[in-house]
Amino acid sequence: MEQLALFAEAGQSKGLPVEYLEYFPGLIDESEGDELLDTFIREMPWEQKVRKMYTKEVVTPRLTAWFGDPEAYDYQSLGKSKPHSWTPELLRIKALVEPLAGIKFNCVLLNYYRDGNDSVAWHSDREDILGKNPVIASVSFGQVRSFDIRHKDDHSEKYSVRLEHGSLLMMKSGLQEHWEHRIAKSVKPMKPRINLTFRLIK
Ligand SMILES: O=C(O)CCC(=O)C(=O)O
Ligand SMILES: [Fe+2]
Repeated sequence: MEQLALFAEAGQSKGLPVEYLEYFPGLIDESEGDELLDTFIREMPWEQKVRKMYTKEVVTPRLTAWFGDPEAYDYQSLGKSKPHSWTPELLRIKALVEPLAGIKFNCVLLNYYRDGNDSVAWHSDREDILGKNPVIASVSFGQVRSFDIRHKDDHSEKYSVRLEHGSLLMMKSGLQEHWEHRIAKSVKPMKPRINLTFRLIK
């Protein structure tokens, strides 16, 4: 546990594998970011998902909401719920990240970390519907949290990026295949944070 805490506090790692990850601070300025954070907290249709793990029900330790074009796919056959329709705020952010990603996205998953108890465990975003090597654009608002990555074949190869208010983290092709990521829980008091991950369902 102690080692994990140290890792989370290590701050902005030098020598991030830039072929897989690119960080753009200040994509959105502070005052617009403050407004967006407020609007998202108040107006988004937040849900807390419950997953069945064997016989236990596990509550996801954060709130989520998902947006896209509700008519674009038969989401049920893709194993997904129907997304909510794009809002003007989400479309504006989508238009900012697309030129940097070099692709057009067609959905976005929102995560709301209410405090330091909210988190996302080690995982990679590898879903058939995203294709083999997805590019995912991740925009953050509110509390700075550490985004940790570790190599799947060697967990000692790890880095941490502090995702600042209004920043963009581009998760490039290959990251999901070779690396896992997480947002760890924190024992320090943490204010709300919202993260948007723009994705392309193929
Ligand atoms: O909150 C973040 O920065 C990461 C979220 C994430 O990994 C995901 O939604 O798959
Ligand atoms: Fe993820």
